[in-house]
Amino acid sequence: MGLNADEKITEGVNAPTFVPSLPIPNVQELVRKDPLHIPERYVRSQEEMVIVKDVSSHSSAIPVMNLSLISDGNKEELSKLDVACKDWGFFQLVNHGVPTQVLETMKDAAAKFFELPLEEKSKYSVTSHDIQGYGHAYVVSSEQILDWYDALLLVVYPKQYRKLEFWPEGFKDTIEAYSSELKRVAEALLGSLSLIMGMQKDTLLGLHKELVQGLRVNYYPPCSMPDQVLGLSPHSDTSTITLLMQEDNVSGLEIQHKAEWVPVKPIPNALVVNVGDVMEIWSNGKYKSVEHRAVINKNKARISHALFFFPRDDVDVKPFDHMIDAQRPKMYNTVRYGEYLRQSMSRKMEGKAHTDVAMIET
Ligand SMILES: O=C(O)CCC(=O)C(=O)O
Ligand SMILES: [Fe+2]
Repeated sequence: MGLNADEKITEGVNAPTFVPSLPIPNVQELVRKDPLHIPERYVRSQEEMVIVKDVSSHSSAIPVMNLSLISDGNKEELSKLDVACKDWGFFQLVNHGVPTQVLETMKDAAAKFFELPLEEKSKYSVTSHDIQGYGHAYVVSSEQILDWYDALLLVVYPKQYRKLEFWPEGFKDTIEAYSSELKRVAEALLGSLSLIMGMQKDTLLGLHKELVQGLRVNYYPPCSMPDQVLGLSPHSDTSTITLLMQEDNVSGLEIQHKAEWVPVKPIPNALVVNVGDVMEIWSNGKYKSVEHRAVINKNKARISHALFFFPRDDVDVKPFDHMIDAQRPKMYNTVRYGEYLRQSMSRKMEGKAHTDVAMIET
């Protein structure tokens, strides 16, 4: 026997810690042992399971943006970016310059990791005092309805925040290559977002003090009754922006748009980008951190790779003065980012409930 997870040596001594989750069963293992049984703790009410209507027309309306044009300062594309962040909070990004091979290698390595026997994966299990590793997040009470997923959670940048003992053997170089390529994409997007907000190109990046980058690889096992469970509860991301890679042939991500759940149909090699809470606050609500969720398939497992980009703990986040005017009075108080993030993690994922702490009551 090796060390148990709680006794592992921590390399990232200066790494911040995050709010741990209560221990819950491994979902992949539940399904392996008894594919037809769904424990009570996962079953949702009918109201929560609103069926998606008119899938095709809405899904194809989600904006598709071209990073090469955005980065060249193409006026039309920048104005499309503004509309996408305002009206959708989500878009798909093509021409991002990330080699297909880097994306494919990440997908293959993740699939291999989740295929390992539980005993092997458990070498990287989250501990009872932090969030990094293989396990779950946002589970805070024994009453709460659980989501149908297992995940690998890692802080990848800045490097001194890494806890390498949770990076699976044989997966490290792949995670490194993927994370550094997508960091470049995120920085380019932050540059263009600064411009469309009427600021210098480097403003948003600078405001992070340190661009922190968290990776969450979600594994959603199939479920014999997919209309009774959710892969991920509705939530908005606490990030500034999130970049998500989906699989080409398995869908599951749905976003709120005009009071309906709209599926985000995968476009091969595209990245899904969404505005997070920090952008919503900085823009004083002009850009929306939109609620989204993951639904489950009956026969196919699904893996998604989310990279969250967010500020250092000591950054105070508040609406920019120039985004406040008579039409758009100040909507948010100042929040200390580290506190904001941790309060969100100490509750279950529940739509936009965690953003209320920042809202000015009217
Ligand atoms: O699996 C997905 O498509 C969504 C993942 C997500 O929203 C998250 O990890 O925050
Ligand atoms: Fe999310």
